[in-house]
Amino acid sequence: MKLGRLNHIGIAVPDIDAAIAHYRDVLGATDITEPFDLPEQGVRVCFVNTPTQSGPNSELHGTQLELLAPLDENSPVHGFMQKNPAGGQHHLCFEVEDIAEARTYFESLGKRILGPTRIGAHGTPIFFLHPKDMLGQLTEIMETPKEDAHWSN
Ligand SMILES: CC[C@@H](C(=O)O)C(=O)SCCNC(=O)CCNC(=O)[C@H](O)C(C)(C)COP(=O)(O)OP(=O)(O)OC[C@H]1O[C@@H](n2cnc3c(N)ncnc32)[C@H](O)[C@@H]1OP(=O)(O)O
Ligand SMILES: [Co+2]
Repeated sequence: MKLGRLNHIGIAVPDIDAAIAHYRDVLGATDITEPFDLPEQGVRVCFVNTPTQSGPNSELHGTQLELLAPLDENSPVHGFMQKNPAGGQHHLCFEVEDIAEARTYFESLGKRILGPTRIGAHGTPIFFLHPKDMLGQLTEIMETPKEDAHWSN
């Protein structure tokens, strides 16, 4: 398996509108999407896009921050918020070329996979790896959107 781009950093927040105001007014973010509910993932979500930088020999893609608020007590973010009421860094999401191959690879290493592969907020398949098997870091694995697949060339 080949590690792809860092697609996003998930940040759990207690109030998504207050978090948007913070990123806009305190940190100066200029590209923040409208929040929307993802009931099948148990979260309300929006994205803070950091700028893309172009240079003479490379193009560096800005990483997204994914702001997450639990929709209810059944949300996978609910327990985290109980322990971290002010919110905090929740997960890292890395891209892979082939989600099925990646799942088989992590299974072969004995890593615990949390639930089925499903479609994530970016419209491609995702799965999660247990933080206790990943140096304490909840890790999301996401198949690269086909239009972005040039990172692997
Ligand atoms: C927006 C959609 C999508 C996308 O497309 O990007 C998303 O990102 S959705 C994001 C939300 N979804 C998920 O997180 C799904 C996977 N997560 C889970 O299944 C659970 O959250 C969990 C990781 C199993 C944790 O469940 P929980 O019930 O809260 O806690 P446990 O008691 O089972 O926790 C065990 C252990 O792990 C520690 N922990 C929990 N969460 C994290 C975390 N985010 N980062 C690091 N460590 C975490 C927890 O503290 C426990 O440790 P101990 O206290 O030492 O036992
Ligand atoms: Co995510």
